[in-house]
Amino acid sequence: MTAISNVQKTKDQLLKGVSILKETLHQEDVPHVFVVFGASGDLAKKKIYPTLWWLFKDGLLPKQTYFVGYARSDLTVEGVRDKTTQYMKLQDDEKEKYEEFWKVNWYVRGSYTERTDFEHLNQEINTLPKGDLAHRLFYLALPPTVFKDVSSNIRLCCMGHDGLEESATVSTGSGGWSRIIVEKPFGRDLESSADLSQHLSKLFREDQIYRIDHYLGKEMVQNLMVLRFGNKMFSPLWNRDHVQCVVITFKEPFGTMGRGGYFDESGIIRDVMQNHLMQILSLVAMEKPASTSAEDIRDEKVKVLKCMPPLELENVVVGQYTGDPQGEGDAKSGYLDDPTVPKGSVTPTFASAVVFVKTERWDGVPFIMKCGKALNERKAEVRIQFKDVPGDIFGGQCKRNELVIRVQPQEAVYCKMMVKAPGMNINPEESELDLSYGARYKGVKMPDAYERLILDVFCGAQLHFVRSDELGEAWRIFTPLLHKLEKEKIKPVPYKYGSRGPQESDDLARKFGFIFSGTYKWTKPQL
Ligand SMILES: NC(=O)C1=CN([C@@H]2O[C@H](COP(=O)(O)OP(=O)(O)OC[C@H]3O[C@@H](n4cnc5c(N)ncnc54)[C@H](OP(=O)(O)O)[C@@H]3O)[C@@H](O)[C@H]2O)C=CC1
Ligand SMILES: O=C1O[C@H](COP(=O)(O)O)[C@@H](O)[C@H](O)[C@H]1O
Repeated sequence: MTAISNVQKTKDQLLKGVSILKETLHQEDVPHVFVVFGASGDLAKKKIYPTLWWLFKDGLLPKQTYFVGYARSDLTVEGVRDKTTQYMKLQDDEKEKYEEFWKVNWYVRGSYTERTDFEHLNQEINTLPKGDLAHRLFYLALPPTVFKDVSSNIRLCCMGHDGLEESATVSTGSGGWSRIIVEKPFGRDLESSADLSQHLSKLFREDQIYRIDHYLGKEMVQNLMVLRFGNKMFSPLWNRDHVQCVVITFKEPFGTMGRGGYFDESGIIRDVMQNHLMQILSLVAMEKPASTSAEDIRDEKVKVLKCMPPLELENVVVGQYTGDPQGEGDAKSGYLDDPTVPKGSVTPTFASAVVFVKTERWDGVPFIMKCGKALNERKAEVRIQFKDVPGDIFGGQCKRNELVIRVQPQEAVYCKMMVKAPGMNINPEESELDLSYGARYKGVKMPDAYERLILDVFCGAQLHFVRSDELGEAWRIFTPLLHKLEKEKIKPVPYKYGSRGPQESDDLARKFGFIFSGTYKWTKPQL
């Protein structure tokens, strides 16, 4: 089959998948109401409204879907529109559709604490066409300080007709279901997260709660399941007999950029490692689930986490960026130069940590997680480094194989391997099997993570959301370390803005068996 017909086939499959989805969602004559709490805020403006628009314009949402923004600010729909339009990536030929989108938008002003304001919101929803019967989706794009008040008030005043007892995934026909979407942070540690989980579980059933970790909406994170369990060739190698170590990396080339005050409350471990990187780790390490159902997969992920002892400080390096006097713009300023960051803060902007999964498959294999801000590049990847070939006959010329799953940018799966250097010799040379998505799936639209996840909530698909027991286990692993760092005010190692992070991080990876040879050179194929 030619590359072009392959691409066509993939497009056809995608379209088929999307149309099945649309059919399911369009079958019912019940409207859907999507409420954005915190409609005036940054997340709503940059992510949630643009995502709703993209889903709307692609015709992926049920026909009768209404959007209601809710916040304390004295705004109107026009005001929300003015704030969000710059993030909508609007095309010239979409203007008419864009007007249609805003015609199905409403805005309600109210507090997050007063029950009467939520009663008013409920009345407004009820005045929408068949609003009293509508399925209701509540997105909490809000700071954690108001999570509890808002969720209690939703439960008291704004639920659809199905109540708590009936299944939220099956429409009763006489009234709508309700689903609540919660953004991280889900607590600060094991105790506060358990407190929040307990609070939510008193108000909603687990199948009504959608905890977003947007990394679970990324193409290559979702791909891990298929790569691992849809290929025979990887499964015999995916264990402690063959894998030297697994490195899971997140890097951003910019600092906290005036948002340091907010970031300082959490630090990079809570911001990225405890959630995004741990989710990736559990998908890499889990056993094959009994099926692709959400519960079977999440059961396996929880089992992995349960087999991980709490993180030890001796297996961790924390760092904080300093300005680069030679750098340009923001790069000149360090974390502590941000006026919103408390003086002398010891909050890490970089962390690398080695954890172990004590299962028969992985015992002794280091999982090295690295994440940081103000580094040399934007990158998120999983790197599986295999062991050396035993019984070497090439005089030490062979480098370790690596399987790299690049999550972003430019999604790719590549396997670094040795081949005979082409020509009149038998010398081994480093090369690769390279699946670059940009080349293989040219022209295929890769949906944004939030698009996939919000559509999943409409469909009632829980697979790519975090279950409460997963969350508890992840906090169990990180809480002792976080408390120690904070109690003892452990000083992070300084690293320069735009660098690869502290040298100590490379030393840690080396200590646990990762080898960087520095000899591999990739030649980008000519497309
Ligand atoms: N399909 C595609 O698009 C493909 C692209 N490539 C590209 O080729 C380039 C090289 O490939 P790559 O697999 O990264 O190979 P490298 O061998 O160059 O790098 C391997 C790893 O070593 C780490 N590293 C880099 N410098 C050091 C150091 N001084 N000490 C210790 N560790 C270090 C990097 O980690 P860290 O993240 O910490 O810097 C990286 O994870 C990349 O840009 C890659 O994206 C390669 C193959 C296919
Ligand atoms: O959750 C977060 O993720 C973003 C990075 O997301 P990406 O999709 O752009 O990779 C990060 O900047 C932010 O600090 C963190 O809270």
